[in-house]
Amino acid sequence: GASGAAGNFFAGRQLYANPYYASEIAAAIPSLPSSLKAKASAVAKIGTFVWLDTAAKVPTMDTYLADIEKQNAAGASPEIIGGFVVYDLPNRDCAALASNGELTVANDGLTKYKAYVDSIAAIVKKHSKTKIVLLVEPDSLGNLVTNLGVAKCQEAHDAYISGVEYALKTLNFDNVAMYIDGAHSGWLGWPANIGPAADLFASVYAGAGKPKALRGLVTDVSNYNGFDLASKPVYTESNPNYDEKHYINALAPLLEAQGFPAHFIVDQGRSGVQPTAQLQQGDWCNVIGTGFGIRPTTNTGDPLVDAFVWVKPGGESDGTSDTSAARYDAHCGYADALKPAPEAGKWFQAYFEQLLQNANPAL
Ligand SMILES: O=[N+]([O-])c1ccc(O[C@@H]2O[C@H](CO)[C@@H](O[C@@H]3O[C@H](CO)[C@@H](O[C@@H]4O[C@H](CO)[C@@H](O)[C@H](O)[C@H]4O)[C@H](O)[C@H]3O)[C@H](O)[C@H]2O)cc1
Ligand SMILES: [Mg+2]
Repeated sequence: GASGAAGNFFAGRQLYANPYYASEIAAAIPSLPSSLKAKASAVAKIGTFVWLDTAAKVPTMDTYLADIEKQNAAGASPEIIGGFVVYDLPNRDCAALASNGELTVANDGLTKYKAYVDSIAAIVKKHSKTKIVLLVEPDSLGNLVTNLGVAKCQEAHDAYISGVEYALKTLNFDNVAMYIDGAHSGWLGWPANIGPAADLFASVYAGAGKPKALRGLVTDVSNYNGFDLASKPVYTESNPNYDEKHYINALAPLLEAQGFPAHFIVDQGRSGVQPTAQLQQGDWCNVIGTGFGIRPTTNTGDPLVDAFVWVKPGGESDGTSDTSAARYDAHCGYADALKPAPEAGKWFQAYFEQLLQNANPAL
């Protein structure tokens, strides 16, 4: 199974370069300074994950998988695999405002969510010969560990658990490797949080029937943390798990002890500049001074870590800075948040230029 013998889908393969993201970049290039144009073209060729953040986007998965099959049949080498983010839980992003989604618990969201998952399963079944990596619900379980004091998270508790377990059971195919969201070192890595986090992850793994397609966890999605830092950033305060390597190596044994032999992948898409310019570890919105990070690779130097990946598409906003907007979250108004910023997911040209300029390794 993917958590054992099936192993690391990324080994000897390449992740599909998301055409949606490539089209956003193509549209951005004309207004870039000439010094950044070639760098932008290089980014468009890098494999990144496609975010299925509305039910209406699910059909694009069928198109992309057909394109992957066409390229593989034509002899693509290494073999191309698809990468998608399952991201449509009711009361999504419950502790923040910026990335709230189309479904709510109050409006029969769990039923609608299951239909969304079923539509993904139908497409996966249709493409049984193509290897597919699915990242399941960023910011969901993490919020159940630290934010049950937030009304929308409290209300979402059962739906998040049922929804994630349903997704894990329903998407448990031989050609799939799933990673559930493990938040990041600055969130669940805190000693007070890591134990409860391990308990929750292990309980969901068991609750979903220990699906063989569940390979482990993805960490640092839409965040900026380094993997293996030479020194401890000031903003990590007293957290001994001050980078993703520390977090993963502290979490893995706790999961193993509860019967969940997890492997990990780590988002490094916006982690090129370390330490970051974050004023506080919890600052997550459009952080200034960041750069594209380590290019996707399986050369991680850690047997627990299958790959470094780019999950959050660099250049898409984390949230609007318009204080009058319905989804305005104060984090996007902080001094370390680049402004003016468009709504979450919308193209943020100045941010894209920042990431290109500060990329490390250089583009
Ligand atoms: O030493 N002590 O005494 C002590 C006491 C208390 C401590 O408390 C810890 O402080 C941490 C740091 O603030 C908190 O971590 C933050 O939690 C936020 C959610 O609440 C996360 O926000 C999400 O970020 C996502 C992108 O990553 C966005 O996509 C998403 O929209 C957005 O909602 C931040 O990343 C994450 O850094 C912990 O919860 C908290 O338990 C810690 C130490
Ligand atoms: Mg977000």
